[in-house]
Amino acid sequence: MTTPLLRIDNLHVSFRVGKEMIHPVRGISLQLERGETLALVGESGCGKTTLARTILGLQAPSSGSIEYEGNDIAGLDRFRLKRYRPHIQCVFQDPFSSLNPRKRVEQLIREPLDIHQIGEASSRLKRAHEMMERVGLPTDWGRRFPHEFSGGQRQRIGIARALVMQPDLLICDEPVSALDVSIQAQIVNLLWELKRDMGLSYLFISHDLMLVETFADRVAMMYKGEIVETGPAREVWSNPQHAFTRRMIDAIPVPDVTRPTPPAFRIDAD
Ligand SMILES: Nc1ncnc2c1ncn2[C@@H]1O[C@H](COP(=O)(O)OP(=O)(O)OP(=O)(O)O)[C@@H](O)[C@H]1O
Repeated sequence: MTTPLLRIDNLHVSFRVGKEMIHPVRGISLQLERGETLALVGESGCGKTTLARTILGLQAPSSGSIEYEGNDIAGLDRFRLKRYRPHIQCVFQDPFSSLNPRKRVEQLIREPLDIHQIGEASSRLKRAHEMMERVGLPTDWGRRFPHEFSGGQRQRIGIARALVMQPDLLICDEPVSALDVSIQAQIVNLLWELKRDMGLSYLFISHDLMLVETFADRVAMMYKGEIVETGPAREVWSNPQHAFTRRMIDAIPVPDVTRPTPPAFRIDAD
């Protein structure tokens, strides 16, 4: 049996808020195989981002394990995490706030290489330009600042920055929910192409079951800090087992094909 790329076992995360303890992640177990796209779907506040932050080492778990290629990385200090961290990168939800507005785009993309002191300055810049090309941005835009780009282009910058470290696992935390619907499709297509060409694995966090249905291999439904249902995306979609999944599917608007075309779009015969 091969070792999964990521294996999470009975993970708990708690925060103290004033005098209260809250428990956003309650005993989550899941695994992600190499080359797989696992969508983590749940409504706002169910603990998706907390789980992502814990995998990335930005949040300490209260208990449980997170194994990356069989090595437990849960709660490692920064020094020991450094060995694994380049392999796991993240694309954030908001391309407007996740990029430092004072840095030029090529600087932003090469920054992870600078931090980890990988290669010479010239080779880092070359790699940043390669990544820009890979995500569909002209390299001569590298001297521009983030505010000179549209939302979709900024998300491409975020993806290039995540890819520059040549990760195996990309955690995409609602990567398209801040974008217009037409741009969402472009970014999802780009992520799909990158996965195909670079052999990436994705943990794709979303509140939108319809978006992930075609993109993900498997779906894990998260509800109030727990995984309530996991399975191949189409199976979960066509035969939901949990009441929460059924509610999410029922909430998806269905186009009413019986409604007449609005007058403004109708072409009259005479
Ligand atoms: N650092 C923190 N301190 C205290 N509470 C937190 C912290 N981070 C998250 N929470 C709380 O934990 C719960 C889960 O939040 P989380 O952001 O993980 O949910 P989410 O499913 O990603 O939601 P969304 O889709 O809205 O981003 C929420 O009640 C949130 O207020």
